Amino acid sequence: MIEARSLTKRYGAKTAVADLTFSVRPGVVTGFLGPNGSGKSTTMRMILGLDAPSSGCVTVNGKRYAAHAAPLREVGAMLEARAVHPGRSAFHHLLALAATTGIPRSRVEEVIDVAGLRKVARKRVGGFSLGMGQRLGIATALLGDPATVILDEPVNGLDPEGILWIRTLLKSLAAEGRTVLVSSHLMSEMALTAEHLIVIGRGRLIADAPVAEFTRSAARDVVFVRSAEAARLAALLAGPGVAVAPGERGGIDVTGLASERIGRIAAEHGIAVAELTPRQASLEEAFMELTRDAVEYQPTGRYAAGAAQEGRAA
Ligand SMILES: Nc1ncnc2c1ncn2[C@@H]1O[C@H](COP(=O)(O)OP(=O)(O)OP(=O)(O)O)[C@@H](O)[C@H]1O
Repeated sequence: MIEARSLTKRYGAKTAVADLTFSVRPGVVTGFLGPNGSGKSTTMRMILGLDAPSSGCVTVNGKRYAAHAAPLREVGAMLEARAVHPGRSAFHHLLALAATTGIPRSRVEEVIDVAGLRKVARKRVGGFSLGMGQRLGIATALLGDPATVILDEPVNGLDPEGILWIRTLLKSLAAEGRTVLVSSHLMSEMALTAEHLIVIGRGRLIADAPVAEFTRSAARDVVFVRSAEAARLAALLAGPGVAVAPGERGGIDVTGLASERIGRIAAEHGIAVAELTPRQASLEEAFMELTRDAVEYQPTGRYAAGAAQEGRAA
């Protein structure tokens, strides 16, 4: 269990993490999401005692990270995958770490197999691909057989097979009763991997909820409607809390009305409907919706998201 209480980190005038309170429970994969610069890495660094909070505190299984007698056995983490001596082999990197922390050589062999590194274990790490580096980072995190696993962007640079491997691995680690906290920019991946989400924006907590609840509450579902009389139907549907926007293939996207109600209104006015499709918001859409005001690096101008569409509509 990871518990953050009013966790705050300031760098001079910049507040990177602001009054964060959350718990990461064992037994489920918890996704840690937020736009660039929202404070995810800073939070993870504070959990691991690499940065001191300006105020507030964070504990792992009831103690600060540094207060654990054998932290590597308690918490396994991967923050920067490439923090390894390039001239060393993966095997020797892991062996050296194991030797200094009282972990048996047999465990080194085990994590090499778990991470799928057997074929390259004796090769110099300097020649590793990004994906191999990630696998070594994860092997290192698991070396102490820790009850808590913290991974910053573990799927970065992995191919589809590697991504599937991570997904399966994280779920099995959680199923074994471990606490698993994983940050990612890939919302679609988090939707498949995580059961619970903690979302931050500009260092503040935006959501702390199960994935399904987050998606339901954040973005309103849209109904796509196609009809030769779309404009007339749009006018009939208009009302408080209802938004109608142009959709694909001449159709309209309706938010704020159930498909049954739209169908009934169309029928009452003799409007033939060619297509009526409820679309559930994806995690990605929910995330964009929730963090819209919390994006640190906002592009503007012709290449900004939505600019092309606006240009077309004008
Ligand atoms: N050592 C530091 N000194 C000053 N500012 C910092 C420092 N470390 C982080 N920051 C700032 O704190 C904010 C949060 O940064 P952080 O790296 O934690 O975000 P992040 O969510 O991990 O971002 P990303 O997704 O881009 O990795 C950013 O605005 C960053 O510029």
